Amino acid sequence: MADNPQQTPAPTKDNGARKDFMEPEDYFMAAAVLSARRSRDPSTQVGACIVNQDKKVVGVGYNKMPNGCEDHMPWSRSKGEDAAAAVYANGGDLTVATAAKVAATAAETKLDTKYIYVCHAELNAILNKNSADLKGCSIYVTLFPCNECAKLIIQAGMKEVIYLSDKYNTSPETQAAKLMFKQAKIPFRKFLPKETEVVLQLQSV
Ligand SMILES: Nc1nc(=O)n([C@H]2C[C@H](O)[C@@H](COP(=O)(O)O)O2)cc1CO
Repeated sequence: MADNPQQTPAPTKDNGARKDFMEPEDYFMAAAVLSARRSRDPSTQVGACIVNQDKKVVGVGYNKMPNGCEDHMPWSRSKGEDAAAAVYANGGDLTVATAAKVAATAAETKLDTKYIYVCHAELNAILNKNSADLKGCSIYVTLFPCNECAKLIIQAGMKEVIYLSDKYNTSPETQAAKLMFKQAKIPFRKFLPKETEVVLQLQSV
């Protein structure tokens, strides 16, 4: 019988290829998670991996201090909180209320905290890109982007955001980011991995 191009092709017979390979999306998020491991942030390590429409990785990044500033900038979340915690840890005689006041006052000293200096993972992934532009790319992030990174993602022409954690979902930064993504028609979705754990053996393969 002559070949009929309309006919549904018969299932390809098993060619012996490995079945337990990593799914592309698991790989992209794993690349973001691995990249996050490089961060020196003592509380939250964040990673980002940008993938183009051909499913090629074109940029990765993690949260870090600007080049040349690594050894000089504070990683504190709030100098006041840290100071107050230290007072308590050392059996200091400040009351909770006084300590909280100390914390609040010192927290205003933004120059003593990491937030004003740190470059977010998304910013670094964008700046690390090895392609001419990022139009139509997807960004895999371990933590939902803030408003500033959302602006970069939108302006770079990326087409979707895939995230692992949304732990700061009530913050104005995250809410503003979501508002902008919606307006710009950039969908965002929580990542559901096929593999929940990836073990890397670095001594032998
Ligand atoms: N999307 C993000 N990408 C990031 O790289 N970051 C960075 C900034 C800080 O270094 C850290 C958050 O610190 P903390 O508030 O959880 O102690 O993660 C934070 C966010 C959240 O908006």
